[in-house]
Amino acid sequence: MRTITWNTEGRCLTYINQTRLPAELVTVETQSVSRLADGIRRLEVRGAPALGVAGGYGAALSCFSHKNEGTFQGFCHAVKSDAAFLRATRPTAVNLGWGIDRVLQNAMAEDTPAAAYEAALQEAQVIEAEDIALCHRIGAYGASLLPDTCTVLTHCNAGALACVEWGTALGVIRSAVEAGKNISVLSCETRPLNQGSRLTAYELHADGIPVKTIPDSAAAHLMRKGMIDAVVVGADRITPDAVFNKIGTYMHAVCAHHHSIPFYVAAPYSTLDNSRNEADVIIEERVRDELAVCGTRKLMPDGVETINPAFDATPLALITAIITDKGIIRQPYTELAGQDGRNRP
Ligand SMILES: CSC[C@@H](O)[C@@H](O)C(=O)COP(=O)(O)O
Repeated sequence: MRTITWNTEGRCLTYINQTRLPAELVTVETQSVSRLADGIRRLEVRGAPALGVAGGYGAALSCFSHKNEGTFQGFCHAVKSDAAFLRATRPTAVNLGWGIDRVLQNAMAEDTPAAAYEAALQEAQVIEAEDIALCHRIGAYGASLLPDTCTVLTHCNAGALACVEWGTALGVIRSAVEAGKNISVLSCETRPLNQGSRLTAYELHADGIPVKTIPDSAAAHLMRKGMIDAVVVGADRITPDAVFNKIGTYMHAVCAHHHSIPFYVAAPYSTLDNSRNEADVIIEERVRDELAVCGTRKLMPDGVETINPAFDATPLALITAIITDKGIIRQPYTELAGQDGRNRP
């Protein structure tokens, strides 16, 4: 089952509602840009590559909803306004804006709203198909880096659920297993929203790949005990000086460096962004309730504020290699500065 895809019969977008996992596997079907924006904000659909696909389909849905409105100029104006609204839902993951821009560029090259919608939908479907292929390429490159028998630590969810299928970091693990390697995984729970314990553990367990969940704070202890051979994580944005990924990634990189454990980042080329440096990237801040409440239970006294960043930046000096769909990039990472900047206000 694909994490996110186009439902041709229903002429709507369909995606797995990840907030309901692992308790139940349910999908959301929508034709509405504002419903999709709400779903992205709530992390129903999440993970950088899946957000790229969602952005692409969001732009196509916008073209569809405005296709009977006035002039082509008016249509373009309305679609661009939807695009800005969608892009603002999650500022750190570069793929969301990348997917929106790529689809809009195709749509705006047409001269009628109907043709623009067709072009937009077609391009979004190409992005979806490409994502599947590139995850397998990342997997094959990354699998070659892992020893025949090893325990891999991963953080957050960079799996099939963060992409269309297969995954980036978990794609590396899946490809290594497929190649006959004996891999077991330690999945950090990834507080506060538990993408690791809810999603990574769910995916790997379903595939029969040995996985144990650990508290985020246990990683350093287990590295010191020699229980972790490599770390593989995904990325939300890679600038010429840093890798942005789920909060907690930086602390694992520091610990891995201290213990001489290889630290790999797996991500598509579309996550590379040389249009800005670390200091210019907005780190998404999540709401207090995500830390302070669990269901109906209070986890903090009223009146205490939180600092709840969703991502952190890991300097490239701490990263052994970046595994992309075009090959493996290593120190001194000069290719990152050369990548065409594709971003985005
Ligand atoms: C292949 S997904 C890479 C990243 O997007 C992933 O590691 C991550 O940090 C996701 O954060 P999320 O807040 O769940 O969207």
